Amino acid sequence: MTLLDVRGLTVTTGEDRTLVDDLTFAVGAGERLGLIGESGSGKSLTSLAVLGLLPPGMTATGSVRLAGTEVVGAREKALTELRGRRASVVFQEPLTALDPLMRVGRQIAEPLRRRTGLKGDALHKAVADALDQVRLPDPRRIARAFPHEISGGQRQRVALAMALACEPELLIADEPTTALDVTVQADMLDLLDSLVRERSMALLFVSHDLAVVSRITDSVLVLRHGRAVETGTVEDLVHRPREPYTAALVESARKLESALDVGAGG
Ligand SMILES: Nc1ncnc2c1ncn2[C@@H]1O[C@H](COP(=O)(O)OP(=O)(O)OP(=O)(O)O)[C@@H](O)[C@H]1O
Repeated sequence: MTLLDVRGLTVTTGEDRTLVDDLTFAVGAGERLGLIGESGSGKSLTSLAVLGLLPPGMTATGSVRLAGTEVVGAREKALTELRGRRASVVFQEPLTALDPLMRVGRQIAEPLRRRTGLKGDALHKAVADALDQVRLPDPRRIARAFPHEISGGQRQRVALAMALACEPELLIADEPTTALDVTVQADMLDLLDSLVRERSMALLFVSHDLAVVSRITDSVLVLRHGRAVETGTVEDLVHRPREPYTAALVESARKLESALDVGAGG
């Protein structure tokens, strides 16, 4: 059974604007797919629709099967059971996932407690371990901090620890590195890469940046105006793009890279 099977997914607004248009793709257990496209191409709405988290007023049609369960049209109770255990998400801005008024440790403890039933000291230790796994130094200090008392990169790691707490089979990462400094970005990508590998998780990685996507995924789906333009392995897309739009994306990523090379050389 395919872990995530999306067929004919279409997202429309109340005013009948089509924002995601007849999208079909699949992610098998342990596979990594990148969703790439420029701003407004429908990447985030696609990843939200996968978890039944579309904003009010938007409607999804078509089919999204997550571990065999239909998400489109599902009741909230069924969705709650899927979220966390089957799939969870890390967003670009970790503050959307974190409660500003709650210490970090408590926020991670909650999903951990639900999954494991741990309490007291054992739960404290599990929280520290979860923070340690996302390579946060001094996990006990971080656990006592409020979100505003730690850095953006640290917050993103906390959000990742929360997303991993229920040991999901699929991790959806929506521009998880875009808001970070470049060096912190590279560390975060390395971390994601090794955590996904260690846990044999599947990954749906959403980004506008082909260079970033090609570092972490095996295949890519290119979106434009809510439609699939092209899909293929990273290798094929980069070296043998079939569509002019994909070729333009590759070209602009190359220009950026070579500008960096020139900068580094000079
Ligand atoms: N809540 C909303 N109400 C109305 N339109 C929306 C809403 N959210 C997104 N849209 C529109 O849907 C389209 C797709 O948005 P989406 O956020 O999925 O794009 P994206 O590819 O993720 O872009 P970005 O990289 O900028 O996040 C855009 O035209 C956007 O303006």
